[in-house]
Amino acid sequence: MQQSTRLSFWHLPLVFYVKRCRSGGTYGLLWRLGRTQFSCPSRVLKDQWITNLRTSVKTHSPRRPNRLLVFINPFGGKKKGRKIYHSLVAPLFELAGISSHVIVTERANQARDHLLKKDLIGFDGVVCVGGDGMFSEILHGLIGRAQQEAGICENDPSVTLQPSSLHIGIIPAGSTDCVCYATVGVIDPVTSALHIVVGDSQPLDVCAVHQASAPLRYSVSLLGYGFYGDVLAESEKHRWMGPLRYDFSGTMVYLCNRSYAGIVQYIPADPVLSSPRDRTRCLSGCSVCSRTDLTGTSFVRLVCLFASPLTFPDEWVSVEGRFRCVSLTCMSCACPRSPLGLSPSAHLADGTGDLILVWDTNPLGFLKYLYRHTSAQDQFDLPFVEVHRVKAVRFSVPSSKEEEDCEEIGEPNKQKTPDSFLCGLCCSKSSAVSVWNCDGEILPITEVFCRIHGQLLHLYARGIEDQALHGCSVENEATSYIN
Ligand SMILES: Nc1ncnc2c1ncn2[C@@H]1O[C@H](COP(=O)(O)OP(=O)(O)OP(=O)(O)O)[C@@H](O)[C@H]1O
Ligand SMILES: CCCCCCCCCCCCC/C=C/[C@@H](O)[C@H](CO)NC(=O)CCCCC
Ligand SMILES: [Ca+2]
Repeated sequence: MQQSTRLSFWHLPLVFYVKRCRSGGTYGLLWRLGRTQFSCPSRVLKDQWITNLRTSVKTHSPRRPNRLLVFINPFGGKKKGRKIYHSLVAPLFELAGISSHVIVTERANQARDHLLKKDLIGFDGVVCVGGDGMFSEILHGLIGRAQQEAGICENDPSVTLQPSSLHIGIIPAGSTDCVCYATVGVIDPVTSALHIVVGDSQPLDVCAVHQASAPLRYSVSLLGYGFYGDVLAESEKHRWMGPLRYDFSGTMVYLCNRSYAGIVQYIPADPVLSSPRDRTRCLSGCSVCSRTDLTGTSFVRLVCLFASPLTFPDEWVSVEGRFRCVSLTCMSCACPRSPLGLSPSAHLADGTGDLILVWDTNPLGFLKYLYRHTSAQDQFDLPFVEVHRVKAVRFSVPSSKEEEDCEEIGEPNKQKTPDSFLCGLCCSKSSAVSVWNCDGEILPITEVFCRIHGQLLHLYARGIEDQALHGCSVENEATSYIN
């Protein structure tokens, strides 16, 4: 950090650092700003200390940002984004000598459009103050920009996408804040701000979702069809409830007791490297993620990823039936609602995603599955649940079902609108197809082709810290702000 001009007691230099404190959960540590005042016998010695400390900070954290572009969504979560940034985050950036250009958004997609079109020279990173939806805007802007600059056609599922050179910092101010929780382990603006200040770096896998008749989308947390698609579609009607809208809509959709026909095809990842049921957790310094070979995709394998499953039947596994939900996630998807997440052993940066197939079952069975997300009980240890670690997924609906649905709504080939989802309770019609929930955004289509791109993004984070390794109040991360 930089030298202050506020205090001038040259013989009493003040050093700021990060101290860790236990959070309420099993994993994840809160970071707080600590300070220590030294007394120094001479100005010369004090100057030596400061020079040495600054050099060592620069050497050990070369990615500390100097200039950041900050986007605040004033309407995310409980609408406290502005307050959170100005009262908790801005003072820390100032103390660290980080200059920031702040944009409070006035419309959806403003941040995405800015990142796609405006001059970004001089910025080391982008800070997102909001929830998963706001983060999604920023990731679309930055990935799109990186492909534009590299002359890459991002719609082509066979190309290797270029990672963005800008890091993203997330200050949680949304409703679910899944990306923050799954990469830091706590929802705490001060902790996240300090990870930005020290210039932490956490790579992140990104799933590219290709659709035949709609633009390419990216997902890092949940790409879900069936239950999670319906919950999102229903929750959009109740945005005024704030974060509670998900609990309300979750209950309503559960009571509707829906299942959907689908064909799921996937390419399994190498089972020797890891498994979604190996009961490990991706924690800070994860050895599975650090072994990830991003260059090793062979030509044949790449061809298989975008060729029809019929062309390479050995690579693709295909299943068909009725599902309560089909979920694909590149990370655990841990969040306050589900502290271990949808797939507790998923890895943030191993180049794979976890595909969770929940086959149709009775209402009590499905409730058991959902309930297990809130505890440490294994949600995959149920006869109607399967999980696979995958590189690519295709989903389609048996053609008879799509036709049936179009007949029901009376307009040939028209996609379903979210309003027609609830059956029984709110409307009399049942729908043969659901929608996709792509990181909190509705994709009103059924057929998708998904490919996981390993480590396409970098966050100012370091993964979830293990409390057992760090203990409580370990005061060991010098942020080094010196007077
Ligand atoms: N000024 C704005 N007015 C309206 N919508 C906005 C504005 N700025 C951003 N948005 C949109 O609001 C949506 C939701 O925002 P955000 O993700 O911050 O909150 P949330 O939905 O409450 O939280 P979560 O995504 O964690 O559930 C985003 O998709 C974003 O595109
Ligand atoms: C009987 C108890 C039942 C409890 C059920 C708990 C199940 C919780 C699983 C939560 C998984 C969240 C995955 C993250 C998804 C985000 O990209 C997205 C945008 O923020 N949030 C939702 O779609 C919000 C999804 C909300 C679903 C309820
Ligand atoms: Ca992954």
